[in-house]
Amino acid sequence: MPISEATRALIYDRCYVGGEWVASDSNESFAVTNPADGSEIAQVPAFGSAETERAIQAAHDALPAWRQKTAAERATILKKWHALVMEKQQELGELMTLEQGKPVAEAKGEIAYAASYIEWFAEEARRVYGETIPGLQTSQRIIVTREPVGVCVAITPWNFPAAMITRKVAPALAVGCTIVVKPASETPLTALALAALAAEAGVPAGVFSVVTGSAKAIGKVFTESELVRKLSFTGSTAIGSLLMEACAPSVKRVSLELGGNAPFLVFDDADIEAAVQGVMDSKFRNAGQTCVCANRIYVQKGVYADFVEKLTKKVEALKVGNGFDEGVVIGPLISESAVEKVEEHIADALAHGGRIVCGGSRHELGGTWFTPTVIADGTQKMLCTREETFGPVAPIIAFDTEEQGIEFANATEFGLAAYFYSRDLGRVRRVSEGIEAGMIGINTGLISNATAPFGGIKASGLGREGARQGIDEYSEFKYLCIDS
Ligand SMILES: NC(=O)C1=CN([C@@H]2O[C@H](COP(=O)(O)OP(=O)(O)OC[C@H]3O[C@@H](n4cnc5c(N)ncnc54)[C@H](OP(=O)(O)O)[C@@H]3O)[C@@H](O)[C@H]2O)C=CC1
Ligand SMILES: O=C(O)[C@H](O)CS(=O)(=O)O
Repeated sequence: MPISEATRALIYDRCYVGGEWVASDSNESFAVTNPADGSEIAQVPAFGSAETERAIQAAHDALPAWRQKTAAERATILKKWHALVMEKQQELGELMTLEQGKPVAEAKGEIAYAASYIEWFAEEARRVYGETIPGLQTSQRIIVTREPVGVCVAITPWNFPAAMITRKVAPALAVGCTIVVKPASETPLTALALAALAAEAGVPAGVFSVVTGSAKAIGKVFTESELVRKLSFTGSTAIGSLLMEACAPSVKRVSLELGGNAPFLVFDDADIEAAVQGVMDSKFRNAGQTCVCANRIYVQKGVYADFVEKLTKKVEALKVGNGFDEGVVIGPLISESAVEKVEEHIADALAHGGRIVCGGSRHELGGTWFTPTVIADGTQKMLCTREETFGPVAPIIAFDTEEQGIEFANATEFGLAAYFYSRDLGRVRRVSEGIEAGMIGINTGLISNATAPFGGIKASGLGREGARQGIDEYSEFKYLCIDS
């Protein structure tokens, strides 16, 4: 796929460590490929333990000077980074489409979303407030200050190659931490480009480094290094749990944004057209490869047939193709194994009473394209009610009463996002209080933004990203008891 020279200029085939672009010690590298056609975009270094140790050492060495800067100085640099990212929105969007597959328009949208975290935390940097508490004696004063956690590390997934980076790096830098990031091996180029723009914005050497290579080797150093005080991870629950366990011996702080299995309930008093649009917005974003997408759709019996008919019409109209082609909204899935998981979920759904209304198979384009699918007559026995599909499949299950809808929604180990449509105020109160999730969309399918605390409960993770809470993940309270 021909890309502009400006986009090509953002492709880095080295890791960014301590302010330098470096190869691996062995000079070994691995390919980053385009999911649309398997073509190689670039090679990036295959770092191991030694290189990773050096990146952490660089972060440790850079910490004193960075934390000594004033909040205003750090905010100024973050604002410059935000401006540079938005100036390169088109090029960064094209780079993301190349390595992740999502349509350029959607990729550019993610760049703006990613940049909004930088802007948000540039502002929050100047509002990391402490407090004073009345002392217990007249000569005593109690002061609570807030300090940066220290050297941080982050491991991020392939589905949002920009936003998952800035959602961690921006708050870390804002409060005075330094950070080393390992992006997913499928999509490292966006992270490397963001690091280059951060350097151009004035982020000093060692404050923000990006390493690529063996997840196991890098992860081992990240979790065992005594210099590292915090790990932030976004990805599957299985890996997040492993990393949390590995951090335990050195008592590191952890933030975990893990898997989801979002229920999407449509009650009989809902605006059906709006609910259909809400499913389209949530389910088919990034071809269903998001942790907050509607994974199972529950529709109250009285409106079930009408909802299935209306949703099917919109799903059949979705344009599938190469992310660089005009009007395409569904790009290729990230890998062959991702397609196989979708096929497994569809076969299981059919084996448990489901009926294909549209789609149901690989797209005629071949490769990892999958036809957007609606499954009706679903049941709670289906695998997709327990495991995230991570593909463009909308299974629809009928439910009877409000209580049954809440029961179905909560029948999962996960608790990241949930959605429901209702215009009855009492029902909105009861259902929003009854559903076990960290985030709930009420009459909307789109809930992700930098101003709100993003995160889950149960097996979906620990901590919050974005909002005021996002700073808390990278800061420590210090209690001063002064007697004079
Ligand atoms: N809650 C949230 O905000 C989000 C949750 N997710 C969840 O993540 C999953 C999809 O993303 P996916 O990338 O496949 O998830 P993975 O958990 O497989 O990978 C995520 C990251 O972890 C790294 N990794 C994998 N194994 C190890 C290991 N043993 N030690 C250290 N790092 C490791 C990967 O590196 P490498 O690429 O080199 O293998 C990648 O950078 C889904 O379950 C999705 O729901 C995804 C995004 C957001
Ligand atoms: O990786 C994901 O799925 C993201 O966290 C979802 S969002 O923040 O882009 O909505």
